[in-house]
Amino acid sequence: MTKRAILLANLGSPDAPTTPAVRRYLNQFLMDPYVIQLPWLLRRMIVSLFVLPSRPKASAEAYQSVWTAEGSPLIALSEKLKDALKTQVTHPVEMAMRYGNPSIEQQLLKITADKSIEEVLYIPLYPHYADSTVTTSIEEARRVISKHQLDIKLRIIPPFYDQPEYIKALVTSAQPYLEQEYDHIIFSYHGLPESHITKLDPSGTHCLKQDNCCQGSHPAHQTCYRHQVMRTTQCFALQAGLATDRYSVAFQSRLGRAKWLGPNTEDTLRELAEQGAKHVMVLCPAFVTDCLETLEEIAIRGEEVFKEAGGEKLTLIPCMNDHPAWVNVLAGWCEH
Ligand SMILES: C=CC1=C(C)c2cc3[nH]c(cc4nc(cc5[nH]c(cc1n2)c(C)c5CCC(=O)O)C(CCC(=O)O)=C4C)c(C)c3C=C
Ligand SMILES: [Fe+2]
Ligand SMILES: [Fe+2]
Repeated sequence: MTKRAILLANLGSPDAPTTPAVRRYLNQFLMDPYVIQLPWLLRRMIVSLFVLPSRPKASAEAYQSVWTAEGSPLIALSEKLKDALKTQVTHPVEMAMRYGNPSIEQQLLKITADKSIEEVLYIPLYPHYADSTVTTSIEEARRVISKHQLDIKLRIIPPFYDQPEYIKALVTSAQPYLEQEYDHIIFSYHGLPESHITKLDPSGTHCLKQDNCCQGSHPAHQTCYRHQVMRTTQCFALQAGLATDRYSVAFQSRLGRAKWLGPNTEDTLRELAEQGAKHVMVLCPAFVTDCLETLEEIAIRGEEVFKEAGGEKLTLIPCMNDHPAWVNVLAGWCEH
């Protein structure tokens, strides 16, 4: 039997919630050509002139507001997920981050120090396809394998946005919240520049060319982040029995001046409050692990926006983190 190891991969955080550490992290992250998809010189100028002078300080303050005794929430919770998975599978399990530490390089070298390992099952922890998350994680693993001539087969778990077991785990982990009284649920997904989607459309004539392009089936949907988040929402709503007028989709974490997917989560929160919603719940299915974008952007800043506009209560439905239902799904993938 093939000797297998498991590598979970997520996005990554700065090493500390300080301005210099966040500057290093943002520089690595935003100089990735899969994230800011411009020629190197233009990317270097934008990052150096418009991002690095002011964003590290503001982001460091945001990180400080959610930092834990174990460090960044994203990393601490990913560690917990890895530890929980270890108890459910017979293979070695490691966890890596695309930016910062522990790096994909460090963890692949650690895994392959055991010369009996023949295959790495690589699980990018993103339900939906995006070059800025999935592709860059895969390319980084391939770069490391080629650089060190590692004698392993890389088997990759693709985006799992509509896999019934993933949807079931997501509904199960959200269930205690769905039983509360609420006015509306926002499915808030990390945003993307629209150009990242249209660029991947093989027909060149489908994606974002009309409002309902993401419904039904089309070859472009294999790499269409917007289609995939809509499908997750639809599958979740069906499984949880949500009425169509009790939920909507919005996109958070916009950066820069390009046109990003909409509607924007903050605008949606404001509008809901103005229409009289008192208790809004926010579920963030693009993240399987709570992080800055859920704990700070939604639970802190989003709540402020909602309350200022007349809302009373915003509840962040936690990500799946190390929920046993999610750990079981991962364990099932690991044993196949
Ligand atoms: C869930 C999938 C994600 C996609 C798609 C994504 C695209 C994307 N992100 C940025 C810029 C930033 N994102 C930041 C934080 C961040 N992003 C994701 C996930 C996705 N990003 C996560 C999980 C996190 C949290 C990291 C943590 O430490 O908790 C940040 C850093 C924080 C900040 O300064 O706001 C930036 C910047 C772009 C430009 C992009 C697509 C082009
Ligand atoms: Fe992001
Ligand atoms: Fe689409």
